[in-house]
Amino acid sequence: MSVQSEPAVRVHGLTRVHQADGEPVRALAGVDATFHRGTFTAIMGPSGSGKSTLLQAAAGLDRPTEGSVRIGDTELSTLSETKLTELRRDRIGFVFQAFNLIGALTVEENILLPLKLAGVRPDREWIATVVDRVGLGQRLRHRPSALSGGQQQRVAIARALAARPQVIFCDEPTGALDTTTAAEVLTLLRGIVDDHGQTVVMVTHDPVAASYADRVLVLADGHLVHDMPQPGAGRIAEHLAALGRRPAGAVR
Ligand SMILES: Nc1ncnc2c1ncn2[C@@H]1O[C@H](COP(=O)(O)OP(=O)(O)OP(=O)(O)O)[C@@H](O)[C@H]1O
Repeated sequence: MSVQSEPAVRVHGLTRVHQADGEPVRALAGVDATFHRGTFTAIMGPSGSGKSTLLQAAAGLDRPTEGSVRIGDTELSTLSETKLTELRRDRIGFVFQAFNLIGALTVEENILLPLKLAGVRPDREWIATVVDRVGLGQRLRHRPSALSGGQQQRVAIARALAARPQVIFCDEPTGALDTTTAAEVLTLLRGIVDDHGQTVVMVTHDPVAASYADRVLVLADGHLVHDMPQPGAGRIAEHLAALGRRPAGAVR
């Protein structure tokens, strides 16, 4: 089996009902999706369509109301909170819109922090590869406040990669960046998929950001309404615009 045909993450029948002021809100209504190893997927859809809820459930940050999530061969619903925390730590990387770096620590300390907290000895060769890849070799002793937004996001990506996770989940990783800097960060994500066989799943509102992915999933009202090979930013924007014009209740 080639690396790309192996599932890194599978969600099946994924349903999540939140309670808001005592009223149920169905954020996800039975989503099925498989994310193969060595692929880059963008998750898109209108505001409130369930993108972040899908990402959080797939990453084991939130437990679904119904349905299953598998990371590799591990079914998350069978895990205790402790085991789930270990799985997130060892097998999953996260990158958020707000870089979430620790201001009092240097770049290097930020990158190594998750390993340190886990009591895991860093693989120095891999860390050197990661630092080189994100282009921050000259900035390791700097504090995050001395870096640009794009550089800070690159530190966050290096931190996410440090434990060599099976999958990296990104929630609007370029949402706080200008166009040029966003392109650098997206090129970096593309590179870690192509050159290191990483798996990246990224929520984004931006059709240009999604055009760096191999595949685009589109959610609407908690349903998966499109699952397509990445068709280019123009076509992605057309699909999103068409969603705004579809009749109420239609899911395709
Ligand atoms: N903790 C929560 N409590 C109650 N309702 C929630 C909660 N989290 C999400 N929701 C609701 O679930 C639905 C899906 O939210 P979600 O944040 O997944 O959408 P999204 O597509 O990521 O939106 P956005 O693009 O605006 O970030 C929305 O109606 C939202 O209000």
